[in-house]
Amino acid sequence: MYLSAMTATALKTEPAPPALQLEEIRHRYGRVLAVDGVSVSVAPGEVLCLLGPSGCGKTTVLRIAAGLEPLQEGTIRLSGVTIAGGGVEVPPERRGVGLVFQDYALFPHLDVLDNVAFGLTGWPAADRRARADEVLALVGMNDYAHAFPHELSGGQQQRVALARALAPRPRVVLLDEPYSGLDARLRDRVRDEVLHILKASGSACLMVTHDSEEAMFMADRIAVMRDGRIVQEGTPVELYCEPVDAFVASFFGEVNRIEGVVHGGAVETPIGIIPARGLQEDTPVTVVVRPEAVSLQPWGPAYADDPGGVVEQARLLGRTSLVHMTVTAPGQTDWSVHLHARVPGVYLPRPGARVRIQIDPAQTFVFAD
Ligand SMILES: Nc1ncnc2c1ncn2[C@@H]1O[C@H](COP(=O)(O)OP(=O)(O)OP(=O)(O)O)[C@@H](O)[C@H]1O
Repeated sequence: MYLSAMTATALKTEPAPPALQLEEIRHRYGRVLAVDGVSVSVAPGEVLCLLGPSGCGKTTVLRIAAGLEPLQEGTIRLSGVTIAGGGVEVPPERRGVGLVFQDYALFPHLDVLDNVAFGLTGWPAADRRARADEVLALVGMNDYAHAFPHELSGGQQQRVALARALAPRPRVVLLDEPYSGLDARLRDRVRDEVLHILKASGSACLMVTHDSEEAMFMADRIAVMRDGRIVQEGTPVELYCEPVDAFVASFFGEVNRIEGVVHGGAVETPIGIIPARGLQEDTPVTVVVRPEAVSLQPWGPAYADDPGGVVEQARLLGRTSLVHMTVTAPGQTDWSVHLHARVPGVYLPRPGARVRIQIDPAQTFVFAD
C-alpha cells in the first residue's frame, strides 16, 4: 500500500492513545464524595495499580471504568474513543474490557470451561475450546474444567474468573484485589503468571489493591489514593524513594516516626541531625525513617559520639530480623526514641545489648506536619 510522505510521518510520530483514560472522575453515594477528581491513563501493555487504604474510593473508580457503576462526572476513553461521558454510556459487556471483581461472579449454571469460553463469542468452536484450555492451564485450573462454581473454593473461583477475563485477550483488564482469596503460596504463583500473561498479551491493566507489595510486584506505575483523590503517581521506585508525604511513605511498609522542629536547615533528633532542605525555620516536622534504613553494629568505645541504642527485643521474621531499640541522644539521658531496625538475615542481639546505629539518608524523609 502506498502512503504519502506526510501520512507516513504522521504514523511514525503520532503516539498511540492510552488504552484506558479516566479524566476528572467524580462520584457521590448520597452525601459521600467517594471519588473526587481522579484522572489516570494506562498505556497499551502497561499495568497501573490504584493503591490505597480501605474506603479511599479505589474500587469505585474501577467499577466506573467497567461500567458497573454509572458515570456521574468525567470522561472515560478506550484507545482514544469516549465510552462514557458527555451523554455516552457504553454498557459493560460492550466495552471489550476483561473484569475480575469480587462480586462479578461466575455463571452458576455453567461449568468452568463454559464460563471461560463464554466471552469468546464469534470464535470458531475448536479455537474457543483450545483458548479456554490454555488459560485454564495458566491459572492451574484445567483439572476442574467440568466442575461447577459451587464445587470450587473461593480461591479457585477467583482463578477461573481471572482465566475468563483474560481469555478474549482484551485491550484492557480491570482487576479488583484479584488475589485476595488465595493463600500466600498460590498467590505468589498466580500473580507471577498473571503478570507474564498480561505482558505477553499486551493488554493494559488497571488493578486495585490495598497491598503495597502486591502493587510493587505488579505495577509499572502506581497511583496512591486517599479520600477519593490521587495523592501521588509514579513508578514503584519513585514512590518508594521519593514519597510526597508521611502517608505515602508509610504505605510502603511500617516506618519509624520522630517529631521535631527545623532549626538551621536541619532537625535535631536522638538518632542524629537530619537535613531538612527547603523547610522554613521553626517548622514542626515528622522525620520518617524506614526500618531497613537503620543498620546496626555491636557497640564499641570508638562510637562514643555516635547515636547508640539499647536493644529491647529482636525477632526473626524470615529473610530479615526486626530489632526494637531505645535510642538515646549522645551525651543525654532523658531524650530518647523507640526505633525499629530491619536487618537482613539472622541478627538477634539480646535484650539490653548496646548497638551503634547508622541511618541511610536516602531512606530518611522529613515532612512538614
Ligand atoms: N454502594 C455504595 N453506597 C454507599 N456508599 C458506598 C457504596 N460503595 C462505596 N461506598 C462508600 O464510598 C467510599 C469509597 O468506597 P470504595 O469501595 O470505592 O473504597 P475502596 O478504597 O475500594 O475500599 P475497600 O478497599 O474497602 O474496598 C467509602 O466511604 C464507602 O463507604
